[in-house]
Parts: sequence; structure tokens; C-alpha cells
Amino acid sequence: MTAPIPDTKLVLALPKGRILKAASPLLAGAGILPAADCLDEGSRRLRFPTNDPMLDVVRVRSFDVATFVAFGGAQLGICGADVLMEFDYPEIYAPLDLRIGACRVSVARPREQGTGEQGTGKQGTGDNPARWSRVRVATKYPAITRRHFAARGINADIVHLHGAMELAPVLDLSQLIVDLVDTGSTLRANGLEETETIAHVTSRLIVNRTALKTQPERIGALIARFRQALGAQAPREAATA
Ligand SMILES: Nc1ncnc2c1ncn2[C@@H]1O[C@H](COP(=O)(O)OP(=O)(O)OP(=O)(O)O)[C@@H](O)[C@H]1O
Ligand SMILES: O=P(O)(O)OC[C@H]1O[C@H](OP(=O)(O)OP(=O)(O)O)[C@H](O)[C@@H]1O
Repeated sequence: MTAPIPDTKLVLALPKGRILKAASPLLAGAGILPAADCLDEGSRRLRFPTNDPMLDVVRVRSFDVATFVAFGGAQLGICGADVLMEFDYPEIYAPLDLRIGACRVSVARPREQGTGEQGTGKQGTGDNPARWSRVRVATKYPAITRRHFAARGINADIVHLHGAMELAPVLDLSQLIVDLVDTGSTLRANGLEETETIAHVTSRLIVNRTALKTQPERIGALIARFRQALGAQAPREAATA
């Protein structure tokens, strides 16, 4: 008996921007070729066909990939571990580290911070942030930030920004920031220094758990193609390391 042909397309959510560029060789390695304008930042299209008539790609903000997958609008996605940590969706399973988009979520503060009592909203004593009881932190990761400071007995008052966090301490919105750091050049250019690494980040292949349960062959086959593409990349990476 032949298996029934599935009649619904699968949807793979991709983040626009740097991760999309980094992921495109992997997609090609996995045999997934989205329509050419998927990589064109100027295109206004959001949903793209691929060479597989049963697989479409949607291009969304990196922060929204996890939400599209968690709600089942997309069955698969590519997403930074930072975003997964922030939302902590139980509906998401992240089977593969794609080894792209490497950076870290870190705490940073002004380089020359007197760390006395001036500044916004800080309570507690001394110039050691670890001994503060309350601190104001600018970030686009409120959940990660609250969890991080709560684990140290510090109450974090969050200033929720979506970019340019580095300005917040300089303009006295906060004492600290929690943001992504890679080379550190953005921090340096804005007079900040990294004080603590909260987590190391790479991008992951993510899948909706219910979709995986209901369509294990189709989704399992796609996961296997990504795994194979990663395996095929490894010798090249080793050779250039
Ligand atoms: N400097 C960096 N180096 C390496 N990876 C990074 C860096 N900044 C961000 N990332 C990774 O890439 C993902 C997307 O970041 P990117 O800066 O492209 O988008 P964004 O600015 O967070 O989102 P948007 O532009 O949609 O608001 C992040 O979630 C993180 O996993
Ligand atoms: O340590 P670095 O190598 O300087 O990288 C860190 C910067 O990269 C990210 O910003 P991005 O370039 O994505 O700009 P955006 O946050 O404004 O999108 C992040 O938010 C930092 O600002």
C-alpha cells in the first residue's frame, strides 16, 4: 500500500537579516531552494515557494520566528538561541545546532562607571553590581534579564528597548544593558564593557512539537536533510579552522 500524499504544505520560517544570509548555504545543502527574491532584502514578499512544491518559506523578524513556530503557523524555523531562551515556548523542539550566528547574551556597563550611587533607579550599596539589590537594565530580552538577576537576588527594573541599547546607560535610562555581543566593537564604540556572559548563542533548527508528532515522516526527513548538510560542512570548517 502506498502512503497517502500529504495535502498541506509545510512552512519553514526564516529570520530576515544576517541569519538568513548565513543560513542560505545550509538550506542549499539540505536541498531547499527558495525563490530567488527570498534573499533580496528589497522584496516585499513574505511567503516564498521553494523547489519543493510541498514546502514554502516565510521571511519574518528574527524575534518572531519562534512565535510563528510555537503557534503552528510554521512547522519549522531557524532561530537564535537567544530568542528561544527569551520566549521559552514549550511547544518548540530544537533538534539541531546550526552553528551559525554565533554571539553571546551579555551584561555590559559604562567603562568608566564610578558605580557609586549616581544613575537611575539603583538601590543597594557600594560599587560592586553583584551587591546591588535593585538595578535598572535596558534590554530587548526582559525575561532573560529578569531571570539572570533574580538568580543573584537582584531585582531588575527593565527598560524594554528594541535596538540601540548601548545608548541607555550613556543617556541615563539605565545602569546596565543586556544585549548581544560578538566582536565587542559596538560596546567599545559606545564606551561600554562586558561584565558577564549570560549565555552563548548560535542559531537552531526548530520544529513545532505537535507537527512533529502528527507528521513525523515529512518533518523528520527535513531534519535529517539539515543534519546531513551540517555533516557535509564539517570537514570544510575543520580545514579552514
Ligand atoms: N553581532 C552578532 N553576531 C552574530 N550573531 C548575531 C549578532 N547579532 C545578532 N545575532 C544573532 O542573529 C539573530 C538576529 O539578529 P539581527 O540583528 O539580524 O536581527 P534583530 O536586529 O535582532 O532583528 P530585527 O532586525 O528583525 O529587529 C539574533 O537573534 C542572534 O541570534
Ligand atoms: O559585538 P558586535 O560584533 O559589535 O555585535 C553586537 C551588535 O550586533 C547586534 O546588533 P545589530 O548589528 O544586529 O544591529 P541591530 O541590533 O540594530 O539590529 C547587537 O544588538 C549588538 O548591537
